[in-house]
Amino acid sequence: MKTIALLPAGSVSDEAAKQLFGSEQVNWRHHRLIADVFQSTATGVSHYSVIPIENTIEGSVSLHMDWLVHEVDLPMQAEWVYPSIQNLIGRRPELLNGSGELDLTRIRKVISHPVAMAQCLQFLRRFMPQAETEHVSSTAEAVKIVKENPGEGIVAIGTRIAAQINGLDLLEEKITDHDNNYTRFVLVGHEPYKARQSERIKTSILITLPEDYPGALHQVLSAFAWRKINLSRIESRPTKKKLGNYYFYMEIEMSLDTVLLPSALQEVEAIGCQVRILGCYPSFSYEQLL
Ligand SMILES: O=C(O)C(=O)Cc1ccccc1
Repeated sequence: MKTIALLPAGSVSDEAAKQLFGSEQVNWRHHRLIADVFQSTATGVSHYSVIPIENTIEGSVSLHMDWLVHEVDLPMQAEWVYPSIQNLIGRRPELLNGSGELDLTRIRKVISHPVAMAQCLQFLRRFMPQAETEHVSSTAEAVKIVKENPGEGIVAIGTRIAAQINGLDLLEEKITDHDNNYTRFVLVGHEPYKARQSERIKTSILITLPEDYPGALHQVLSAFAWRKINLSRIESRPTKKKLGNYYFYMEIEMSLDTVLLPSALQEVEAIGCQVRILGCYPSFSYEQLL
């Protein structure tokens, strides 16, 4: 049986992971911190870690991308998309006005994971502008903190399941500012993921450009362009070695064993770029996993 490391029960990651693994029997290892989720597989305790890497509203989850690149060497083995629905969670009786109605202006503080909070900023500004906000390590952790601190005017943004697990009330449901709010998750680990097949195969790479080569990025892109290789994402992040030095994270809509791709990567290396393969993996849409 596979062991899967992920954020706590009731987190969005937990819901998303259950979507990917379906009825397969697996052993879940929940961790409060994403660092420990990564380390669990990096140290061989778990077979895979479940990592949220990109959100429709917030964009790249930089902290997690940086862990993938700088802290561990764990190949990406699958990616899938999950629609996160966020809810306002607390104790209803604490927030009632004299007429017995829910009064959101009584809320002193809202806590959640930064990605979940970013999805609800307009809602918060409109209905509880007085409340301060605080980021914690997961939505599930936020809901747990609310449970442990009654009478403090604290509410959390999190999943329905987290409200249930902690015996708290759903004060408002579906408070995300935009529809079509999806998060992309990756499964990282040393073993290929074979439980499901997808026709869509992607390859993720990191490219570091040579320092004194004008037009290097243009040349890199043209190595893909003239072969008609589709890049579905390109993002620059600091190398953390020197101010102004960046690497490029790219997602390619092609399997690494398609003849064209290795030759494109050789061309890129010939310019003097460093290329690191982060993984070649099946990509699943939400509908595919239903
Ligand atoms: O905090 C969680 O529940 C997570 O799994 C991280 C997260 C938060 C919001 C959207 C997607 C993932």
